[in-house]
Amino acid sequence: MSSSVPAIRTRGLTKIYGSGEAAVTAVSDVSIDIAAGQFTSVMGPSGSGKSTFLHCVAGLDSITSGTVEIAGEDISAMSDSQLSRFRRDRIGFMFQAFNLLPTMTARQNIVLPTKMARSQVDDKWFERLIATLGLSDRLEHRPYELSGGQQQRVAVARALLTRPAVLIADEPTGNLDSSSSAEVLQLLRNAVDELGQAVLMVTHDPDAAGVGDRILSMADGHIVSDEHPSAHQGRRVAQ
Ligand SMILES: Nc1ncnc2c1ncn2[C@@H]1O[C@H](COP(=O)(O)OP(=O)(O)OP(=O)(O)O)[C@@H](O)[C@H]1O
Repeated sequence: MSSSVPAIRTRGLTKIYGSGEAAVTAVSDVSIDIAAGQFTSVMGPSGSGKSTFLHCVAGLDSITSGTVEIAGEDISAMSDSQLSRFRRDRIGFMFQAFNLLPTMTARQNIVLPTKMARSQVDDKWFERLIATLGLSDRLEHRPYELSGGQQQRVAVARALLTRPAVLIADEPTGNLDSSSSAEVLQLLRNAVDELGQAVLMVTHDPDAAGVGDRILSMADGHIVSDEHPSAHQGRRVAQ
């Protein structure tokens, strides 16, 4: 992908749930570019449209009007089957719950979505990812034998295995203690810095948001501020 093509580009992105008097405009006319290699946090009060924005960008929710491009491809114009293939190959997801299968090892959990899609696992990439995430000596463990932070690392590895252009993270540290949270944030930071993904993360935690290169604040479906704090030039997460 050329670096001049943004990882995420929205134009006039609008999502209205329901109709008539019951209509709720959850996201209203959002136009934004997010570069590859940029870590963007999204904050805002409950109900301001953060999750809806994330879901629209990820192609998980249909949009009412506007466009969404991921790595130069207009996902709003894709058919359902094109979109599900594109999502599988180009977009990684991380949620608050790790969603690991308890009877499978870390390795099996990481490769499962790729195997289910009958795609080939890129062994070199797998090794690099595992080394970057510090999971090399935990691959044969099952989730219950791993700490919360390690389980979340497995979820990060699973999300990045297809080399998605974009990693979407909805409150990925919401269930973690502060040291595991810092660990996960550092991993996301590494993914951006070393592996070149764009991360779009919703969080309620200002410290977590501060790990980003950019902080978008939403209110009533609009992006009301777009900050590029200079404080994280060091790019380390406080432990
Ligand atoms: N499926 C739905 N049907 C109708 N309205 C919805 C639906 N999902 C969300 N909404 C409404 O859209 C608005 C934005 O919701 P959204 O979940 O995106 O907010 P949020 O900022 O992520 O909130 P929180 O921080 O509480 O998770 C809210 O008013 C919500 O009630």
